[in-house]
Amino acid sequence: MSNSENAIEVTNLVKRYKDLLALDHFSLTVKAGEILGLLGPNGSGKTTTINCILSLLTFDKGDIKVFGKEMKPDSYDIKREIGVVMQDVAVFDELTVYENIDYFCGLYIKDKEKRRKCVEETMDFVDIADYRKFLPKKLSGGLLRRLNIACGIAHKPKLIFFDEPTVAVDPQSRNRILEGIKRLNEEGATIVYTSHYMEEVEQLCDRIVIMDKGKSVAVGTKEELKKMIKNTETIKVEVLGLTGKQISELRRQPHMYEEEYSDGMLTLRYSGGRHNLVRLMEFFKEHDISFGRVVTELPTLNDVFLEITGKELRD
Ligand SMILES: Nc1ncnc2c1ncn2[C@@H]1O[C@H](COP(=O)(O)OP(=O)(O)OP(=O)(O)O)[C@@H](O)[C@H]1O
Repeated sequence: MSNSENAIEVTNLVKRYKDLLALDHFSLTVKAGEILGLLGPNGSGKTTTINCILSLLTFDKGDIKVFGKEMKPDSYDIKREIGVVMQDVAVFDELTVYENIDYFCGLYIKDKEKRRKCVEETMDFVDIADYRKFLPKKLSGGLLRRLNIACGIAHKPKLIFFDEPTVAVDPQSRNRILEGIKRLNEEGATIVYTSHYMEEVEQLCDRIVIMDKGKSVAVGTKEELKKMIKNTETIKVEVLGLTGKQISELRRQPHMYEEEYSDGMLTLRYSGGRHNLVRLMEFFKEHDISFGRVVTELPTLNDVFLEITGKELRD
């Protein structure tokens, strides 16, 4: 059953590259109007998922619907409504900024006047109009990214895929890209955003799908994902020379379920409890232990990933 509220419905997708199982019964729903984040470590299957949805790759099993219709390689009516911005910049070196955007826009919009308007609006949107006559090789890295984005969105698609658009981008350009994506969404586009940077996904996305080894391991808003795990707080303290006895005493503190101590850094993970830090400070005082920097952290998406898969997102 298809639901018209959904921009994308992927069901039980299986994709093999020879012996490698890249997608293992992967399912995904993207609601119309949302920013959906696909978060997973390198090699978890994010790009493969996108390429299957776009019908650029064949797959072994499963079902893909876009805007309620089955997606096929010749679904040109659907493809016209889709924009794609990939990680690698893909523009023509011999065409100027304007000509590049015009070329990609021209794949979808034949009417010259309409196209001219789209290209102008897009150049304004990514703030590249001052460079319209420049060839790509004359652009800085940040501008080149903006050109790459412009080429993917100039035909005003309803559904836009951003596949790791901020890899190797300086922080200022990264923020501009994220702001631009938010604006596109506010103007009505549904966005699928893939990344292995959890901070970006937290900042940008309405809902998040966490992938690992071709599977969807958790789905929800960031608040929902964080409620799925037992961790509610992590405290890190720089402290030298703790004895084994002190550590086993610490282990008996209420709400604490895991401790690590290495290289002078004590990491304590708690589930519940409102005065964990105060209790810890009291312990240090009682035992006359001096300590350095203290940091307390609320759960992050990395903690969600860690608890579900047993490894760090950044592996
Ligand atoms: N054309 C291919 N031939 C063989 N194996 C492939 C091919 N493309 C991807 N893979 C493998 O499939 C798995 C999933 O790759 P994919 O690129 O989809 O992951 P990803 O999550 O997008 O990773 P990244 O963050 O590095 O882009 C990886 O193990 C990868 O090595």
